[in-house]
Amino acid sequence: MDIMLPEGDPERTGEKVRVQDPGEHPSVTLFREYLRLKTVQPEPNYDVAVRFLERIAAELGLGCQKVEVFPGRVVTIMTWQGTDPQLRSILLNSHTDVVPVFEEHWTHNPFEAFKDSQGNIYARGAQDMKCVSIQYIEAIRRLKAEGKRFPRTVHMTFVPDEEVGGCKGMELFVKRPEFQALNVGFTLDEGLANPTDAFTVFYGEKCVWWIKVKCEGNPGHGSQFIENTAAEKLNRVITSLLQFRESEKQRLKCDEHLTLGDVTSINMTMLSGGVSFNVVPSELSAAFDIRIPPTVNLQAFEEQLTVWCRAAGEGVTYKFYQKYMDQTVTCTEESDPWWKAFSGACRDMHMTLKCEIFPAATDSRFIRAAGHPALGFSPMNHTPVLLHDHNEYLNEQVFLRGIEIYACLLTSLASVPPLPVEG
Ligand SMILES: CSCC[C@H](NC(C)=O)C(=O)O
Ligand SMILES: [Zn+2]
Ligand SMILES: [Zn+2]
Repeated sequence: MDIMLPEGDPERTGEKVRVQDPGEHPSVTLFREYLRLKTVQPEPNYDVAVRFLERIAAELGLGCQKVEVFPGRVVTIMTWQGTDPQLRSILLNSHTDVVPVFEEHWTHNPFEAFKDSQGNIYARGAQDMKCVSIQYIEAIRRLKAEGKRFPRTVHMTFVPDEEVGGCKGMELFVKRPEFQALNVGFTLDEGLANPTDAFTVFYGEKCVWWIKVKCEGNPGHGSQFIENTAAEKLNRVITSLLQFRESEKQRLKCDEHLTLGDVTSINMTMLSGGVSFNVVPSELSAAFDIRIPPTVNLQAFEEQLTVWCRAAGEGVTYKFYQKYMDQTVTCTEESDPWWKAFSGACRDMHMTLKCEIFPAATDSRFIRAAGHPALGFSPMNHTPVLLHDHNEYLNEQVFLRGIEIYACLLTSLASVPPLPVEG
């Protein structure tokens, strides 16, 4: 249902304003409202998201704090105080930005949050990860309405710029005193959908390495057999890296116990150099996106890279554009109180969990590197993985079940008895 407000109306935001569809669950309506906010990279409208979140905090009677970690980059924190606020808190993190769209490939406007007859809600951010933000909020709304209180404080952080690497978002926030003051014990952040009945839980992430290999060689006329050209060297480098890529691909294919998170992936993503068809260039470069599992020895892997480059000839060097080195993983053993609380609640709900390493990079890496356990979990089973894809959608029933799941998880996590370190 759309109502166009007249020009000059104080409520007018320049966009259509929706009112509640009488048959729709209010949590779904709120989700769709959030999906319509254009927090899309590369120019996200963060102001509108912060105002939306402030409104919700006021509605729920939650403390709300804003931390500008970089000009124009605000982290919004909502806090539900526990009955024993000295205890370490539960942090529910989500990012507010979404990735760009190729609108011509979408069957519905990606910022309309169109719902079809089966209840599938189409929008950029439906899976990644505006669903999770609203599920956290709605779980807390429900628990509060039931009069629940828990010993541990629960914080929700809504951070900018995850989709562009988090360097003006979570990476800065974890270094701030306001983050220290949250006294984090355990964190939940984003995961991925799972098309089966199971839910995937990510207890660690692969390290991102972005390298550019530069090959220098002899220049000359394009009609000659010049010795030691940049192209011959680059060809050797590419062959070495892509052969390794193939062996890792086969290793993954041949072992059903392995997932993408367990093997090293390499992709050549950019090629550059050259000036003219008939000039043999003195320099050519190739860029590689490499993702390395936490079980791989990073020093040994870098040594292998240098061997490949040295073997390609003189004047072959590489430069890092991303070199993530922290390989911290979160404990998933029954002896761990946080895992016990998380997995125990899932067991009570008869959920099947699949524990994996996240194949890409999320803000969880900054939280783990800061010394706090974090699980990547988006409660979306029976759902194809559509993050960053065209026609990203989430079914409203799956979304609503996710709220129940978070309500149960929070009840368990925020009631974890004091740990030995908490006295
Ligand atoms: C190094 S920052 C890049 C972050 C991005 N995250 C996702 C989830 O796509 C990635 O893994 O490429
Ligand atoms: Zn995300
Ligand atoms: Zn994303």
